[in-house]
Amino acid sequence: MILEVCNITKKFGGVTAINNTSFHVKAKEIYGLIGPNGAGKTTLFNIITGNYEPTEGMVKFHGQRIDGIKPYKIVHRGIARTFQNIRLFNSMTVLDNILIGFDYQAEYSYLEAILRLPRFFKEEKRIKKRAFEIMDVLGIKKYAQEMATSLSYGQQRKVEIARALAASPQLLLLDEPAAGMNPHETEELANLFFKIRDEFDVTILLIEHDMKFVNKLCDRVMVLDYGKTIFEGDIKDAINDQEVIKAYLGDFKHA
Ligand SMILES: Nc1ncnc2c1ncn2[C@@H]1O[C@H](COP(=O)(O)OP(=O)(O)OP(=O)(O)O)[C@@H](O)[C@H]1O
Repeated sequence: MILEVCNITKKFGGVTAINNTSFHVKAKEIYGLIGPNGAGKTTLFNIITGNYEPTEGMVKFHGQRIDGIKPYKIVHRGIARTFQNIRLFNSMTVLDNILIGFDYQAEYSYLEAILRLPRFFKEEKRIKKRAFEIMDVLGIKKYAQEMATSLSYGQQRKVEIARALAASPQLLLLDEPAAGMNPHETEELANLFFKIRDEFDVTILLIEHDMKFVNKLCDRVMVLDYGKTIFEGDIKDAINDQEVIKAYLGDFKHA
C-alpha cells in the first residue's frame, strides 16, 4: 500500500471539512477522489501534502506516518502535487518553470553554485536533460523557451504536471487536472495519464469532477459529500450507487 488515509477529521473552527474519512491507494493505481463542491477534497490533499495538520487521524506513506510533517519534507519523501488554480511563474519560460521542481534535489552546495565549480555545471546539465525528457513525454518540448503565459490553458496544466514530475515523485496528486479543458483535450489527457503512470512509474491520486474522465481513468474511487465518505470502491459500482447518484444529481448517468 503506498498511501493510507486513516480516520481523518479536519475542523476549521465550527466547520468540519473532513469527517472521519479513510481510504488507501495501491502502488501504480490511478485513484479518483470525487464529490460535489465543498465536499472536502482539496482539504484532504492539503493534509496529505502537509499543508494542513489533521484534527484527528493519520496519513501513512509506504507504511510510515507523514501527517504533521512539513510540506517540503513530504516532497522529499516522494509526494508531489498540482493545484486547482494553475500556479506557474508567468514571467518565466516553460523550461525555467519546470527547473524549479528540481531545486531540492540539486547535488551541489550553495558555495559550489556561487563559485560555479564543476559539480554545479554537471548537475545543471543532468537536470536540464531530465527536464527535456519530461517535456518530451508530455508533448511540450517545443514550448521549452516560450513564456508560460503564452501557452493555452491545457498546455499550462501540462507544464504544472511536468514541474511536479521533476521532483521524481512516487505519488502524484492532481487537483482537477481536466478543469477548463474541452472534451478533446480531456480525452487526450486521460491517455497521457496512463503514459505518465507507466513512463515515470508513479501512482496517481486525482480530484476530478468530469465523470467521463474518471470513468475512463480510475479503477477505484472515493466519493466525499459534506466531508463524509459516501462511497469507496470500484468506479463501476459507484456509478450505480444510489447515494452517489443523489449527491451528484444524476451526473453519473452521463459518464
Ligand atoms: N482554510 C480554511 N479555513 C476555513 N474553512 C475552510 C478552509 N479550507 C476549506 N474550508 C472549508 O472546508 C470545506 C471543504 O472545502 P474544500 O475546498 O476542501 O472542498 P472541495 O471538495 O475541494 O471543493 P471544490 O470542488 O469546490 O474545490 C468547505 O466548507 C470550505 O469552506
